[in-house]
Amino acid sequence: MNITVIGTGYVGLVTGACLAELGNKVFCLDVDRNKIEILNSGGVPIYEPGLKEIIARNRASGRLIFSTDVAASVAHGEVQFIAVGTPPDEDGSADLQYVVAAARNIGRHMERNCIVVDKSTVPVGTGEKVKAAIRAELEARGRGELDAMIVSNPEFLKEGAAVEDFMRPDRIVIGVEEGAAGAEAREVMRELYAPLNRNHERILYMDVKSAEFTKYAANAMLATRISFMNELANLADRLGVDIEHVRKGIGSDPRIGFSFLYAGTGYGGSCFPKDVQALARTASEHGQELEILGSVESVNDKQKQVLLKKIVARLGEDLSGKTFAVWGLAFKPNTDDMRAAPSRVIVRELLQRGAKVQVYDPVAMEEARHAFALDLADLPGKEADLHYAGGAMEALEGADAVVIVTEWKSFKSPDFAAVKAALKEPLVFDGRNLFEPVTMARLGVEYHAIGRPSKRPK
Ligand SMILES: NC(=O)c1ccc[n+]([C@@H]2O[C@H](COP(=O)([O-])OP(=O)(O)OC[C@H]3O[C@@H](n4cnc5c(N)ncnc54)[C@H](O)[C@@H]3O)[C@@H](O)[C@H]2O)c1
Ligand SMILES: O=c1ccn([C@@H]2O[C@H](COP(=O)(O)OP(=O)(O)O[C@H]3O[C@H](CO)[C@@H](O)[C@H](O)[C@H]3O)[C@@H](O)[C@H]2O)c(=O)[nH]1
Repeated sequence: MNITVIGTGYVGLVTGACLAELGNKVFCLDVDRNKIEILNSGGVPIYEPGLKEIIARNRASGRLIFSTDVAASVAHGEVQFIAVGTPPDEDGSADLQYVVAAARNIGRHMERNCIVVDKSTVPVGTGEKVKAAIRAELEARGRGELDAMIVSNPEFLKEGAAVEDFMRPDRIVIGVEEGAAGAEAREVMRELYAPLNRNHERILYMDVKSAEFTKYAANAMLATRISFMNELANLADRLGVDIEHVRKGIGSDPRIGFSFLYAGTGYGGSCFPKDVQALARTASEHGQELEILGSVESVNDKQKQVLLKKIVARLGEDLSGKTFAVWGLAFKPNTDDMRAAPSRVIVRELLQRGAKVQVYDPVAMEEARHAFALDLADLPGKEADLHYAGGAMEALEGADAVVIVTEWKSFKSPDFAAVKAALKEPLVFDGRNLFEPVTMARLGVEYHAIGRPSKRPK
């Protein structure tokens, strides 16, 4: 099938590359010339395991092309995927300007009927706005006889596992319009996703609005689990209970399950924070408060401060003269994405309290430089106290403590003798519960984790 994907970010690039890998001819469009140049010279602007190889293979076979040519992109695809950003507006609602601009471009250039698939995360009712934007452009061109069939096909991939999630989805949600147009679009989508639907039925068909809502409901549910576990972990701290035992104890109930029960430093990334806000906004616009969701968000904001509170409780409010190593900067492992990463809150607060900070992340160092430059713009001189280390061990050199913010695999089995030798004191603040408190005590490491009793070495 000839497919156009509009937007080559995390979702668009993965969608385009994977659909090409499945045998389609894919035209990827972006307005960002720099991104398209990187892609056309063999680079990949984001870090995502396995993606580089798929892009290289499919570019070489001619099934995957990257361009900024809007007219050519519209001419190419019988199916046009919209995968542009929907960042939060000032009031928390999803900013649809990029989605509407993409829709207008389709209307401005289309010469035959096509299917327009919304893959971006968008509020209920956006399908109708996309249709209206396309119609307005068609009418303005005197081409009102043409039509775009609207499909909502929200994406559920996780960064760091995006290719795997796309190729082996738990489910594929397809929302179509009523009537013959919807039935036709449904058939095309069924055919397009058939290679991912072989072993058992994974496609869930529904109406457009229900599909749009499903995406927000999924993210809100997952964010709720995390905030709930974080609140329980904070109580566990007070009670001397180990949240890791509790996690296993409840996760083994199949009605609860083990996924997304890890307490930590709060959820970050480009999706949960903005989607929780946007759903809450949709609700209040319709005269209903989603009370649980308000708490999910405020619990998460506070959770980003939890490690810091533990540091202050142990070392005092004024951290001048102290040096901290920070392991892990990306909002989660296997990505270089720094959007809403808890590390940004923690590093800023440490610097504000007068500390020096030595940071290390296996892949997000470049993104981190951009993010911290923005975050520290209002704290003149503080960037000088931030050192970007060349490796995990280098970050520890001469530090008073190490703060673990992201659970990269490479941090999970360090040489503790070397860690102790590098640190001034063997002091670990672990925001991801990577180690067993009793083992740490045995190794002579003072260990502070989330919702686990702190053990001081004997
Ligand atoms: N990142 C994720 O893990 C993820 C997962 C599922 C769903 N989503 C949703 O998918 C959407 C895209 O997210 P993302 O993380 O890929 O965003 P992103 O910011 O990484 O990429 C969006 C891209 O769209 C481009 N763009 C903007 N306007 C355009 C236009 N008119 N024409 C062509 N290109 C245009 C931008 O230049 C950018 O490269 C969002 O709605 C997001 O909520 C994201
Ligand atoms: O038990 C857990 C699981 C996750 N997290 C945190 O939650 C955030 C989000 O993690 P994850 O969901 O793995 O990453 P995303 O790439 O943001 O993916 C989410 O957001 C995407 C965009 O909408 C959806 O497509 C995915 O299904 C959804 O999982 C990260 O900060 C994690 O550290 C926890 O604190 N505890």
